[in-house]
Amino acid sequence: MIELKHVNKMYGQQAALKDLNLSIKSGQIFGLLGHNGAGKSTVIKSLVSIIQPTHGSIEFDGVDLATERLAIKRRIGYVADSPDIFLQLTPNEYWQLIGAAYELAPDYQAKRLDELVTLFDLNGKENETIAEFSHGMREKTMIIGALLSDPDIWILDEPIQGLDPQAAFDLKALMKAHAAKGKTVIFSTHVLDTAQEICDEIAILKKGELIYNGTMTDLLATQPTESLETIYLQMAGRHGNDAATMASEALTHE
Ligand SMILES: Nc1ncnc2c1ncn2[C@@H]1O[C@H](COP(=O)(O)OP(=O)(O)OP(=O)(O)O)[C@@H](O)[C@H]1O
Repeated sequence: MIELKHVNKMYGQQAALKDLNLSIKSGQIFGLLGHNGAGKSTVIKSLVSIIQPTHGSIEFDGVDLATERLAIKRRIGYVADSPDIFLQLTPNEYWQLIGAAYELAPDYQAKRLDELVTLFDLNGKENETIAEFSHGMREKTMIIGALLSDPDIWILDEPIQGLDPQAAFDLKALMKAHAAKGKTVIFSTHVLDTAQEICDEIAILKKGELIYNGTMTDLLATQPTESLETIYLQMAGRHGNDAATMASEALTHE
């Protein structure tokens, strides 16, 4: 269980997260939704310790992230929203760096890389320069790096969008399998079809505030004849101003 308690994040005078309270359970896929600038990446960067909340705390299984940062980071596989990583390296060099950071045994690392490189179809590309890769290939390189140590917590910032259909299908299958093992999968997305397809639970952010947190099933049950897009836009969209009412309706379906 990951818990965000009264998390605020200020960038200068700009409030990116406002008193965010969220519990993220293991064994399910948790989706973060929200318009551009809603605060999804800020939540994710806070979870992976790239940034720290201005106020509030984050706990992993009851352990305060601020006090056990390194131990918790070792449990996390993180894919950033921008795959502009170490452009002058080759994938192999990048993965070696990650393997060294996680102190992976060479045999284990080689076997795992073999599986992941084959799955994500980067065979033969391992020693080319990342700078010459397409966006999707860079993203695959980063996903392989994130999964290399077999972390129990996956935190993926918009991981699907840049992938080809096969890789997107495979990554979604991996996410489902990981959650089915009782592990944690958190990801952000703008693609509502993807969210509907794989999320067990979601949080919708709007201008740094949580406007819905609950299961996808409960959210859809609030308006059974409407699409997720319609429901989402009513809550988070330009004209959405009745979020509190809809969220409480959703909660009554629990
Ligand atoms: N480094 C930064 N410095 C200043 N403001 C920032 C910084 N990073 C994010 N912000 C602001 O914080 C708010 C939330 O940004 P964030 O990147 O978390 O949104 P997001 O939901 O991930 O958006 P997107 O869907 O566009 O990726 C935005 O108003 C953004 O302008």
